[in-house]
Amino acid sequence: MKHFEQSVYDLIVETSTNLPADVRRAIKAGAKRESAGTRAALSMATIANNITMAETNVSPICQDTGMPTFIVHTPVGANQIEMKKAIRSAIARTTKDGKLRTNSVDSLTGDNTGDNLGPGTPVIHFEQWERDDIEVKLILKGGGCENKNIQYSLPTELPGLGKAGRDLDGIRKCIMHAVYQAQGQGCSAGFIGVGIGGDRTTGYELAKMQLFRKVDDANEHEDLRKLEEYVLENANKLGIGTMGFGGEVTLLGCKIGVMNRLPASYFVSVAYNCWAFRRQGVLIDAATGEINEWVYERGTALAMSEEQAEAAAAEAAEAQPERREVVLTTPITEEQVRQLRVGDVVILNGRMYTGRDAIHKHLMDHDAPVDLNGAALYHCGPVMLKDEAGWHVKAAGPTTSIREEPYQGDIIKKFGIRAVIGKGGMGPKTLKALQEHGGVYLNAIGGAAQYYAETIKGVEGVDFMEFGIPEAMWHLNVEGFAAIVTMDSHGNSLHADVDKSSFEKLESFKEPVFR
Ligand SMILES: O=C(O)C[C@H](O)C(=O)O
Ligand code: SF4
Repeated sequence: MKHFEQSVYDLIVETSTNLPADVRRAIKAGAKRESAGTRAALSMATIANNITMAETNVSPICQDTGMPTFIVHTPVGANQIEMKKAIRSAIARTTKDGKLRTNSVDSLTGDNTGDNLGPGTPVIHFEQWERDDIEVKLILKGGGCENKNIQYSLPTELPGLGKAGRDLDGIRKCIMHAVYQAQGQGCSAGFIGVGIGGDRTTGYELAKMQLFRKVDDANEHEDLRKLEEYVLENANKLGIGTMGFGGEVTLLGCKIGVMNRLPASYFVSVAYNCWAFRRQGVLIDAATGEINEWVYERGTALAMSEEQAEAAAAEAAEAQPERREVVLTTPITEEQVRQLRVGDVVILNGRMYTGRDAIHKHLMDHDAPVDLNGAALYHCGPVMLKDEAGWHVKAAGPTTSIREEPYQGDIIKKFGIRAVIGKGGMGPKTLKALQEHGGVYLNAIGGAAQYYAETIKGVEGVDFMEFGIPEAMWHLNVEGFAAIVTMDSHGNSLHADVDKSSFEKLESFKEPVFR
Protein backbone atom coordinates (compact mmCIF):
# COMPACT_ATOMS: atom_id res chain seq x y z
CA MET A 1 0.00 0.00 0.00
CA LYS A 2 3.05 2.21 -0.41
CA HIS A 3 1.42 4.19 -3.23
CA PHE A 4 -2.07 4.59 -1.74
CA GLU A 5 -1.61 8.18 -0.58
CA GLN A 6 -0.22 9.24 -3.96
CA SER A 7 -3.11 7.51 -5.73
CA VAL A 8 -5.62 9.45 -3.62
CA TYR A 9 -3.64 12.64 -4.32
CA ASP A 10 -3.93 11.94 -8.06
CA LEU A 11 -7.64 11.24 -7.70
CA ILE A 12 -8.22 14.58 -5.95
CA VAL A 13 -6.25 16.51 -8.58
CA GLU A 14 -8.10 14.77 -11.39
CA THR A 15 -11.49 15.40 -9.80
CA SER A 16 -10.85 19.08 -9.16
CA THR A 17 -9.27 19.91 -12.51
CA ASN A 18 -10.53 17.53 -15.19
CA LEU A 19 -14.27 17.12 -15.66
CA PRO A 20 -15.11 13.50 -16.62
CA ALA A 21 -16.23 12.61 -20.15
CA ASP A 22 -19.86 11.76 -19.30
CA VAL A 23 -20.34 15.21 -17.74
CA ARG A 24 -18.58 16.89 -20.67
CA ARG A 25 -20.82 15.05 -23.12
CA ALA A 26 -23.93 16.34 -21.32
CA ILE A 27 -22.59 19.91 -21.31
CA LYS A 28 -21.69 19.73 -24.99
CA ALA A 29 -25.15 18.44 -25.87
CA GLY A 30 -26.65 21.23 -23.75
CA ALA A 31 -24.54 23.88 -25.46
CA LYS A 32 -25.94 22.77 -28.82
CA ARG A 33 -29.50 23.18 -27.57
CA GLU A 34 -29.11 26.79 -26.41
CA SER A 35 -30.15 29.17 -29.18
CA ALA A 36 -27.18 30.71 -30.92
CA GLY A 37 -26.34 34.24 -29.97
CA THR A 38 -28.16 34.31 -26.63
CA ARG A 39 -26.59 35.13 -23.26
CA ALA A 40 -27.14 31.50 -22.26
CA ALA A 41 -25.30 30.19 -25.34
CA LEU A 42 -22.43 32.56 -24.69
CA SER A 43 -22.23 31.40 -21.07
CA MET A 44 -22.18 27.77 -22.19
CA ALA A 45 -19.29 28.58 -24.50
CA THR A 46 -17.40 30.21 -21.61
CA ILE A 47 -18.08 27.15 -19.46
CA ALA A 48 -16.70 24.87 -22.19
CA ASN A 49 -13.65 27.06 -22.50
CA ASN A 50 -13.13 27.04 -18.73
CA ILE A 51 -13.22 23.23 -18.63
CA THR A 52 -10.39 23.09 -21.15
CA MET A 53 -8.38 25.75 -19.30
CA ALA A 54 -8.67 23.87 -16.00
CA GLU A 55 -7.43 20.69 -17.61
CA THR A 56 -4.52 22.47 -19.31
CA ASN A 57 -3.52 24.47 -16.23
CA VAL A 58 -4.13 21.51 -13.88
CA SER A 59 -6.00 24.01 -11.71
CA PRO A 60 -9.47 23.95 -10.11
CA ILE A 61 -12.40 24.10 -12.58
CA CYS A 62 -14.24 26.15 -9.95
CA GLN A 63 -12.66 27.99 -7.01
CA ASP A 64 -15.12 26.33 -4.65
CA THR A 65 -13.65 22.85 -4.51
CA GLY A 66 -16.50 21.81 -2.28
CA MET A 67 -16.87 19.32 0.51
CA PRO A 68 -14.52 16.44 -0.33
CA THR A 69 -16.67 13.32 0.07
CA PHE A 70 -15.07 9.90 -0.35
CA ILE A 71 -16.87 6.60 -0.76
CA VAL A 72 -14.39 3.78 -0.20
CA HIS A 73 -14.95 0.08 -0.84
CA THR A 74 -12.32 -2.19 0.67
CA PRO A 75 -11.60 -5.91 0.67
CA VAL A 76 -12.60 -7.64 3.92
CA GLY A 77 -10.03 -6.99 6.64
CA ALA A 78 -8.25 -4.04 4.97
CA ASN A 79 -6.81 -1.45 7.35
CA GLN A 80 -9.27 1.44 7.23
CA ILE A 81 -7.41 3.47 9.84
CA GLU A 82 -4.32 3.62 7.63
CA MET A 83 -6.44 4.51 4.60
CA LYS A 84 -8.11 7.33 6.47
CA LYS A 85 -4.74 8.75 7.47
CA ALA A 86 -3.55 8.58 3.85
CA ILE A 87 -6.71 10.29 2.58
CA ARG A 88 -6.32 13.09 5.11
CA SER A 89 -2.68 13.52 4.18
CA ALA A 90 -3.56 13.66 0.46
CA ILE A 91 -6.22 16.28 1.19
CA ALA A 92 -3.75 18.50 3.05
CA ARG A 93 -1.15 18.08 0.30
CA THR A 94 -3.51 18.92 -2.58
CA THR A 95 -4.68 21.98 -0.63
CA LYS A 96 -1.09 23.16 -0.18
CA ASP A 97 -0.54 22.70 -3.92
CA GLY A 98 -3.54 24.88 -4.84
CA LYS A 99 -5.69 22.03 -6.21
CA LEU A 100 -8.25 22.53 -3.44
CA ARG A 101 -9.32 25.78 -1.80
CA THR A 102 -8.97 26.04 1.98
CA ASN A 103 -12.59 25.15 2.62
CA SER A 104 -12.84 23.88 6.21
CA VAL A 105 -14.18 26.60 8.50
CA ASP A 106 -14.95 26.48 12.23
CA SER A 107 -18.69 27.04 12.30
CA LEU A 108 -18.63 29.11 15.51
CA THR A 109 -15.43 31.15 15.29
CA GLY A 110 -15.15 31.35 11.48
CA ASP A 111 -11.50 30.25 11.67
CA ASN A 112 -10.26 28.48 8.55
CA THR A 113 -8.10 25.44 9.35
CA GLY A 114 -6.08 26.16 6.20
CA ASP A 115 -5.61 22.51 5.18
CA ASN A 116 -9.18 21.27 4.63
CA LEU A 117 -8.96 19.08 7.74
CA GLY A 118 -11.25 19.53 10.68
CA PRO A 119 -14.25 18.07 12.48
CA GLY A 120 -16.44 16.63 9.72
CA THR A 121 -14.05 17.39 6.86
CA PRO A 122 -13.27 15.52 4.72
CA VAL A 123 -16.23 13.16 4.66
CA ILE A 124 -15.13 9.52 4.35
CA HIS A 125 -17.54 6.56 4.09
CA PHE A 126 -16.12 3.03 4.25
CA GLU A 127 -17.83 -0.11 3.11
CA GLN A 128 -16.43 -3.62 2.63
CA TRP A 129 -16.99 -5.60 -0.53
CA GLU A 130 -16.16 -9.09 -1.70
CA ARG A 131 -13.43 -8.07 -4.11
CA ASP A 132 -9.67 -7.96 -3.80
CA ASP A 133 -9.15 -4.39 -4.95
CA ILE A 134 -10.04 -1.05 -3.36
CA GLU A 135 -12.41 1.46 -4.91
CA VAL A 136 -12.17 5.12 -3.94
CA LYS A 137 -14.80 7.46 -5.32
CA LEU A 138 -14.77 11.20 -4.70
CA ILE A 139 -17.25 14.01 -5.22
CA LEU A 140 -16.34 17.69 -4.79
CA LYS A 141 -19.69 19.42 -4.47
CA GLY A 142 -19.56 23.16 -3.93
CA GLY A 143 -21.40 25.19 -1.32
CA GLY A 144 -23.52 27.24 -3.70
CA CYS A 145 -25.27 24.27 -5.23
CA GLU A 146 -25.37 22.50 -1.86
CA ASN A 147 -27.41 25.46 -0.58
CA LYS A 148 -30.00 24.69 -3.26
CA ASN A 149 -30.59 21.13 -2.02
CA ILE A 150 -34.11 20.76 -0.77
CA GLN A 151 -36.13 18.19 1.14
CA TYR A 152 -39.90 17.76 0.94
CA SER A 153 -42.13 15.96 3.42
CA LEU A 154 -45.22 14.54 1.73
CA PRO A 155 -48.07 15.27 1.59
CA THR A 156 -47.53 18.96 1.08
CA GLU A 157 -48.79 21.98 -0.80
CA LEU A 158 -46.29 23.32 -3.35
CA PRO A 159 -46.30 26.88 -4.70
CA GLY A 160 -47.58 26.84 -8.27
CA LEU A 161 -48.20 23.09 -8.29
CA GLY A 162 -50.81 22.51 -5.60
CA LYS A 163 -51.12 19.32 -3.59
CA ALA A 164 -48.31 16.81 -3.73
CA GLY A 165 -49.44 13.47 -2.35
CA ARG A 166 -47.57 10.35 -1.31
CA ASP A 167 -47.29 8.89 -4.81
CA LEU A 168 -45.23 9.10 -7.98
CA ASP A 169 -47.04 12.22 -9.11
CA GLY A 170 -46.37 13.93 -5.79
CA ILE A 171 -42.69 13.09 -6.23
CA ARG A 172 -42.80 14.49 -9.77
CA LYS A 173 -44.12 17.80 -8.45
CA CYS A 174 -41.43 18.00 -5.76
CA ILE A 175 -38.66 17.50 -8.31
CA MET A 176 -40.07 20.10 -10.70
CA HIS A 177 -40.31 22.53 -7.80
CA ALA A 178 -36.74 21.73 -6.72
CA VAL A 179 -35.41 22.73 -10.13
CA TYR A 180 -37.53 25.89 -10.17
CA GLN A 181 -36.41 27.06 -6.71
CA ALA A 182 -32.72 26.62 -7.60
CA GLN A 183 -33.09 29.16 -10.45
CA GLY A 184 -29.58 29.95 -11.70
CA GLN A 185 -28.11 30.24 -8.22
CA GLY A 186 -26.56 26.77 -8.17
CA CYS A 187 -24.83 27.50 -11.49
CA SER A 188 -27.31 25.90 -13.85
CA ALA A 189 -27.44 23.94 -16.01
CA GLY A 190 -27.39 21.41 -13.17
CA PHE A 191 -27.56 17.72 -12.39
CA ILE A 192 -29.89 16.43 -9.68
CA GLY A 193 -29.86 13.34 -7.52
CA VAL A 194 -33.15 12.47 -5.87
CA GLY A 195 -33.71 10.19 -2.87
CA ILE A 196 -37.22 8.90 -2.22
CA GLY A 197 -37.88 7.64 1.30
CA GLY A 198 -35.47 7.02 4.17
CA ASP A 199 -35.35 9.47 7.06
CA ARG A 200 -34.17 13.07 6.83
CA THR A 201 -30.52 11.99 6.96
CA THR A 202 -30.52 8.86 4.80
CA GLY A 203 -32.87 10.48 2.29
CA TYR A 204 -30.29 13.17 1.56
CA GLU A 205 -27.53 10.56 1.54
CA LEU A 206 -29.44 8.53 -1.04
CA ALA A 207 -29.92 11.68 -3.12
CA LYS A 208 -26.20 12.43 -3.07
CA MET A 209 -25.33 8.83 -3.91
CA GLN A 210 -27.38 9.14 -7.10
CA LEU A 211 -24.82 11.69 -8.27
CA PHE A 212 -22.29 8.85 -8.50
CA ARG A 213 -24.31 7.20 -11.26
CA LYS A 214 -23.04 7.71 -14.79
CA VAL A 215 -24.82 10.55 -16.54
CA ASP A 216 -25.85 8.31 -19.44
CA ASP A 217 -27.00 5.22 -17.50
CA ALA A 218 -30.65 4.12 -17.42
CA ASN A 219 -32.53 3.42 -14.20
CA GLU A 220 -33.34 -0.28 -13.79
CA HIS A 221 -36.55 0.60 -11.99
CA GLU A 222 -39.14 1.10 -14.75
CA ASP A 223 -41.23 3.79 -13.01
CA LEU A 224 -38.17 5.73 -11.90
CA ARG A 225 -36.65 5.55 -15.37
CA LYS A 226 -39.84 7.10 -16.76
CA LEU A 227 -39.81 9.76 -14.08
CA GLU A 228 -36.16 10.60 -14.77
CA GLU A 229 -36.91 10.98 -18.46
CA TYR A 230 -39.98 13.09 -17.73
CA VAL A 231 -38.08 15.44 -15.43
CA LEU A 232 -35.14 15.85 -17.79
CA GLU A 233 -37.44 16.75 -20.64
CA ASN A 234 -39.85 18.99 -18.77
CA ALA A 235 -37.54 20.80 -16.36
CA ASN A 236 -35.89 22.20 -19.46
CA LYS A 237 -39.21 23.82 -20.37
CA LEU A 238 -39.03 26.07 -17.29
CA GLY A 239 -36.89 28.49 -19.27
CA ILE A 240 -34.37 29.17 -16.48
CA GLY A 241 -31.41 28.45 -18.73
CA THR A 242 -27.68 28.56 -18.19
CA MET A 243 -26.80 30.69 -15.14
CA GLY A 244 -30.48 31.62 -14.84
CA PHE A 245 -30.24 33.94 -17.84
CA GLY A 246 -33.33 32.38 -19.41
CA GLY A 247 -32.88 29.70 -22.07
CA GLU A 248 -33.40 26.14 -23.19
CA VAL A 249 -31.02 24.25 -20.93
CA THR A 250 -31.77 24.17 -17.22
CA LEU A 251 -31.10 20.55 -16.29
CA LEU A 252 -28.47 18.16 -17.68
CA GLY A 253 -29.15 15.06 -15.63
CA CYS A 254 -31.70 13.54 -13.25
CA LYS A 255 -31.08 10.36 -11.23
CA ILE A 256 -33.61 8.98 -8.79
CA GLY A 257 -33.21 6.30 -6.12
CA VAL A 258 -35.66 4.81 -3.67
CA MET A 259 -35.43 3.23 -0.21
CA ASN A 260 -37.91 2.22 2.46
CA ARG A 261 -39.35 4.69 4.94
CA LEU A 262 -41.27 4.78 8.18
CA PRO A 263 -45.06 4.70 7.92
CA ALA A 264 -45.29 8.26 9.21
CA SER A 265 -42.56 9.77 7.00
CA TYR A 266 -42.38 10.34 3.27
CA PHE A 267 -39.37 12.40 2.25
CA VAL A 268 -38.29 13.43 -1.21
CA SER A 269 -34.72 14.75 -0.97
CA VAL A 270 -33.04 16.53 -3.84
CA ALA A 271 -29.30 17.11 -4.15
CA TYR A 272 -28.57 19.83 -6.70
CA ASN A 273 -25.18 19.80 -8.40
CA CYS A 274 -23.91 22.64 -10.57
CA TRP A 275 -22.57 22.11 -14.09
CA ALA A 276 -19.12 21.81 -12.46
CA PHE A 277 -20.08 18.26 -11.57
CA ARG A 278 -16.78 17.01 -10.21
CA ARG A 279 -16.74 13.36 -9.36
CA GLN A 280 -14.30 10.64 -10.23
CA GLY A 281 -13.12 7.33 -8.85
CA VAL A 282 -10.24 4.88 -8.99
CA LEU A 283 -9.76 1.15 -8.57
CA ILE A 284 -6.63 0.57 -6.56
CA ASP A 285 -4.39 -2.49 -6.17
CA ALA A 286 -4.73 -3.49 -2.52
CA ALA A 287 -1.15 -4.75 -2.33
CA THR A 288 0.73 -1.81 -3.91
CA GLY A 289 -1.80 1.02 -3.58
CA GLU A 290 -1.36 1.90 -7.26
CA ILE A 291 -4.22 2.97 -9.54
CA ASN A 292 -5.40 0.19 -11.86
CA GLU A 293 -8.32 1.95 -13.49
CA TRP A 294 -10.44 5.10 -13.49
CA VAL A 295 -14.11 4.53 -12.64
CA TYR A 296 -15.47 7.25 -14.93
CA GLU A 297 -14.15 7.89 -18.40
CA ARG A 298 -11.58 10.65 -18.04
CA GLY A 299 -12.24 14.09 -19.45
CA THR A 300 -9.09 14.03 -21.51
CA ALA A 301 -10.86 11.60 -23.84
CA LEU A 302 -13.36 14.27 -24.87
CA ALA A 303 -12.11 17.69 -25.92
CA MET A 304 -14.52 20.59 -25.37
CA SER A 305 -13.33 22.19 -28.63
CA GLU A 306 -12.31 25.80 -28.55
CA GLU A 307 -13.64 26.41 -32.04
CA GLN A 308 -17.10 25.88 -30.60
CA ALA A 309 -16.54 28.64 -28.03
CA GLU A 310 -15.20 31.01 -30.63
CA ALA A 311 -18.06 30.26 -33.00
CA ALA A 312 -20.58 30.93 -30.23
CA ALA A 313 -18.99 34.28 -29.44
CA ALA A 314 -19.02 35.27 -33.11
CA GLU A 315 -22.65 34.17 -33.48
CA ALA A 316 -23.59 36.15 -30.39
CA ALA A 317 -22.02 39.29 -31.82
CA GLU A 318 -23.82 38.74 -35.10
CA ALA A 319 -27.22 37.75 -33.76
CA GLN A 320 -27.54 40.65 -31.37
CA PRO A 321 -25.68 43.59 -32.82
CA GLU A 322 -27.70 45.83 -30.52
CA ARG A 323 -26.07 44.28 -27.45
CA ARG A 324 -23.74 46.89 -26.16
CA GLU A 325 -20.29 46.21 -24.91
CA VAL A 326 -19.11 48.88 -22.50
CA VAL A 327 -15.52 49.13 -21.33
CA LEU A 328 -15.13 50.65 -17.85
CA THR A 329 -12.09 51.40 -15.74
CA THR A 330 -12.46 51.69 -11.98
CA PRO A 331 -13.25 53.89 -10.11
CA ILE A 332 -16.61 54.14 -11.88
CA THR A 333 -18.75 57.28 -11.87
CA GLU A 334 -22.49 57.53 -11.28
CA GLU A 335 -22.93 58.86 -14.80
CA GLN A 336 -21.23 55.82 -16.31
CA VAL A 337 -23.33 53.43 -14.28
CA ARG A 338 -26.62 55.14 -15.06
CA GLN A 339 -25.98 54.53 -18.77
CA LEU A 340 -25.90 50.77 -18.31
CA ARG A 341 -28.95 48.63 -19.02
CA VAL A 342 -29.81 44.98 -18.38
CA GLY A 343 -28.25 42.95 -21.19
CA ASP A 344 -25.17 45.12 -21.69
CA VAL A 345 -21.82 43.38 -21.48
CA VAL A 346 -19.33 45.24 -19.31
CA ILE A 347 -15.58 44.79 -19.69
CA LEU A 348 -13.87 45.90 -16.50
CA ASN A 349 -10.32 47.11 -16.13
CA GLY A 350 -8.43 48.36 -13.11
CA ARG A 351 -8.76 47.64 -9.39
CA MET A 352 -11.38 45.26 -8.09
CA TYR A 353 -11.94 44.25 -4.45
CA THR A 354 -13.24 40.86 -3.37
CA GLY A 355 -15.72 40.69 -0.54
CA ARG A 356 -18.06 37.92 0.53
CA ASP A 357 -19.92 36.75 3.61
CA ALA A 358 -17.59 37.72 6.47
CA ILE A 359 -16.72 41.11 4.95
CA HIS A 360 -20.33 42.11 4.31
CA LYS A 361 -21.23 41.39 7.90
CA HIS A 362 -18.14 43.25 9.12
CA LEU A 363 -18.66 46.34 6.95
CA MET A 364 -22.12 46.91 8.36
CA ASP A 365 -20.68 48.37 11.52
CA HIS A 366 -17.02 49.07 10.71
CA ASP A 367 -15.08 51.29 8.34
CA ALA A 368 -13.56 49.83 5.18
CA PRO A 369 -9.75 49.47 5.08
CA VAL A 370 -9.75 50.98 1.56
CA ASP A 371 -11.64 53.72 -0.28
CA LEU A 372 -14.63 52.00 -1.89
CA ASN A 373 -15.98 55.10 -3.61
CA GLY A 374 -16.72 54.15 -7.21
CA ALA A 375 -15.40 50.68 -6.53
CA ALA A 376 -16.21 47.32 -8.08
CA LEU A 377 -16.90 44.73 -5.39
CA TYR A 378 -16.47 41.13 -6.48
CA HIS A 379 -18.33 38.39 -4.60
CA CYS A 380 -15.49 35.93 -4.84
CA GLY A 381 -13.47 33.63 -2.61
CA PRO A 382 -10.46 32.73 -4.72
CA VAL A 383 -7.89 29.95 -4.54
CA MET A 384 -4.58 31.70 -3.79
CA LEU A 385 -1.00 30.49 -3.51
CA LYS A 386 1.98 32.42 -2.18
CA ASP A 387 5.62 32.17 -3.25
CA GLU A 388 8.67 34.47 -2.99
CA ALA A 389 7.16 36.80 -5.61
CA GLY A 390 3.92 37.20 -3.64
CA TRP A 391 0.34 35.99 -4.02
CA HIS A 392 -0.98 34.29 -7.15
CA VAL A 393 -4.57 33.67 -8.15
CA LYS A 394 -5.17 30.02 -9.02
CA ALA A 395 -8.96 30.18 -9.50
CA ALA A 396 -11.40 33.05 -9.07
CA GLY A 397 -15.02 32.72 -10.21
CA PRO A 398 -18.00 34.43 -8.56
CA THR A 399 -19.93 33.19 -5.54
CA THR A 400 -23.72 33.27 -5.03
CA SER A 401 -24.66 36.88 -4.35
CA ILE A 402 -28.06 36.41 -2.76
CA ARG A 403 -26.43 35.53 0.58
CA GLU A 404 -25.39 39.19 0.87
CA GLU A 405 -28.91 40.47 0.26
CA PRO A 406 -29.46 41.51 3.91
CA TYR A 407 -26.35 43.73 3.78
CA GLN A 408 -25.68 44.76 0.20
CA GLY A 409 -28.00 47.74 -0.19
CA ASP A 410 -26.71 49.40 2.98
CA ILE A 411 -23.09 48.76 2.06
CA ILE A 412 -23.47 50.16 -1.44
CA LYS A 413 -24.80 53.41 0.01
CA LYS A 414 -22.46 53.60 2.99
CA PHE A 415 -19.28 53.27 0.91
CA GLY A 416 -20.30 54.54 -2.52
CA ILE A 417 -19.79 51.25 -4.38
CA ARG A 418 -20.86 51.44 -8.05
CA ALA A 419 -20.59 47.86 -9.30
CA VAL A 420 -21.33 44.60 -7.53
CA ILE A 421 -20.15 41.48 -9.35
CA GLY A 422 -21.35 38.01 -8.49
CA LYS A 423 -23.70 35.36 -9.76
CA GLY A 424 -27.31 34.32 -9.43
CA GLY A 425 -28.58 37.86 -8.89
CA MET A 426 -29.85 39.74 -5.83
CA GLY A 427 -33.21 40.73 -4.40
CA PRO A 428 -35.44 43.80 -4.13
CA LYS A 429 -33.45 45.55 -1.38
CA THR A 430 -30.31 45.61 -3.49
CA LEU A 431 -32.25 46.57 -6.62
CA LYS A 432 -33.67 49.55 -4.77
CA ALA A 433 -30.22 50.64 -3.57
CA LEU A 434 -28.84 50.37 -7.11
CA GLN A 435 -31.63 52.64 -8.25
CA GLU A 436 -31.33 55.20 -5.45
CA HIS A 437 -27.56 55.40 -5.30
CA GLY A 438 -26.69 54.65 -8.92
CA GLY A 439 -25.18 51.20 -9.11
CA VAL A 440 -25.14 48.09 -11.21
CA TYR A 441 -25.11 44.35 -10.63
CA LEU A 442 -22.91 42.37 -12.99
CA ASN A 443 -23.41 38.66 -13.38
CA ALA A 444 -20.23 36.72 -13.99
CA ILE A 445 -20.34 33.11 -15.18
CA GLY A 446 -20.43 30.88 -12.10
CA GLY A 447 -17.76 28.23 -11.96
CA ALA A 448 -15.65 29.83 -14.71
CA ALA A 449 -12.78 30.18 -12.26
CA GLN A 450 -9.94 29.69 -14.72
CA TYR A 451 -11.48 32.01 -17.26
CA TYR A 452 -11.67 34.85 -14.71
CA ALA A 453 -8.31 34.06 -13.08
CA GLU A 454 -6.71 34.78 -16.44
CA THR A 455 -8.10 38.33 -16.44
CA ILE A 456 -6.42 39.04 -13.10
CA LYS A 457 -3.03 40.52 -13.87
CA GLY A 458 -1.83 41.15 -10.36
CA VAL A 459 -2.61 40.93 -6.64
CA GLU A 460 -1.95 44.36 -5.20
CA GLY A 461 -2.82 43.79 -1.58
CA VAL A 462 -5.04 42.01 0.87
CA ASP A 463 -7.03 42.91 3.98
CA PHE A 464 -8.83 40.75 6.53
CA MET A 465 -6.51 37.76 6.15
CA GLU A 466 -7.76 36.80 9.60
CA PHE A 467 -11.03 35.76 7.90
CA GLY A 468 -9.13 33.12 5.89
CA ILE A 469 -8.18 33.06 2.21
CA PRO A 470 -11.67 32.73 0.68
CA GLU A 471 -13.16 35.44 2.92
CA ALA A 472 -10.31 37.99 2.78
CA MET A 473 -10.53 41.24 0.82
CA TRP A 474 -8.17 40.81 -2.14
CA HIS A 475 -7.10 43.86 -4.13
CA LEU A 476 -6.98 42.62 -7.70
CA ASN A 477 -5.79 44.33 -10.83
CA VAL A 478 -7.99 43.10 -13.70
CA GLU A 479 -7.87 43.51 -17.44
CA GLY A 480 -10.78 42.53 -19.68
CA PHE A 481 -13.00 41.07 -16.95
CA ALA A 482 -16.32 40.46 -18.78
CA ALA A 483 -19.72 40.23 -17.07
CA ILE A 484 -23.33 40.89 -18.00
CA VAL A 485 -25.55 43.60 -16.52
CA THR A 486 -28.48 41.69 -15.00
CA MET A 487 -29.68 44.43 -12.58
CA ASP A 488 -29.44 48.08 -13.48
CA SER A 489 -30.02 51.47 -11.87
CA HIS A 490 -33.41 51.85 -13.58
CA GLY A 491 -35.16 49.17 -11.55
CA ASN A 492 -34.71 46.33 -14.05
CA SER A 493 -33.72 42.85 -12.92
CA LEU A 494 -33.30 39.95 -15.31
CA HIS A 495 -33.43 37.64 -12.26
CA ALA A 496 -36.85 38.88 -11.19
CA ASP A 497 -38.08 38.47 -14.78
CA VAL A 498 -36.78 34.91 -15.16
CA ASP A 499 -38.15 33.96 -11.74
CA LYS A 500 -41.57 35.25 -12.70
CA SER A 501 -41.70 33.62 -16.14
CA SER A 502 -40.36 30.28 -14.87
CA PHE A 503 -42.97 30.30 -12.09
CA GLU A 504 -45.69 30.75 -14.68
CA LYS A 505 -44.28 27.80 -16.60
CA LEU A 506 -44.08 25.75 -13.40
CA GLU A 507 -47.81 26.27 -12.94
CA SER A 508 -48.42 24.46 -16.23
CA PHE A 509 -47.14 21.24 -14.61
CA LYS A 510 -49.95 21.17 -12.05
CA GLU A 511 -52.09 18.50 -13.74
CA PRO A 512 -51.37 14.86 -12.80
CA VAL A 513 -49.05 12.93 -15.12
CA PHE A 514 -48.30 9.69 -13.24
CA ARG A 515 -51.34 7.98 -11.79
O1 LIG B 1 -17.81 29.48 -2.32
C1 LIG B 1 -17.73 29.79 -3.51
O2 LIG B 1 -16.72 30.28 -4.00
C2 LIG B 1 -18.86 29.60 -4.47
C3 LIG B 1 -20.01 28.78 -4.02
O3 LIG B 1 -19.87 27.46 -4.40
C4 LIG B 1 -21.25 29.28 -4.63
O4 LIG B 1 -21.75 28.68 -5.60
O5 LIG B 1 -21.77 30.28 -4.14
S1 SF4 C 1 -19.59 28.55 -7.86
FE1 SF4 C 1 -21.07 27.44 -9.09
S2 SF4 C 1 -19.81 25.95 -10.18
FE2 SF4 C 1 -18.66 26.61 -8.39
S3 SF4 C 1 -19.21 25.18 -6.75
FE3 SF4 C 1 -20.53 26.98 -6.57
S4 SF4 C 1 -22.35 26.30 -7.63
FE4 SF4 C 1 -20.71 24.98 -8.35
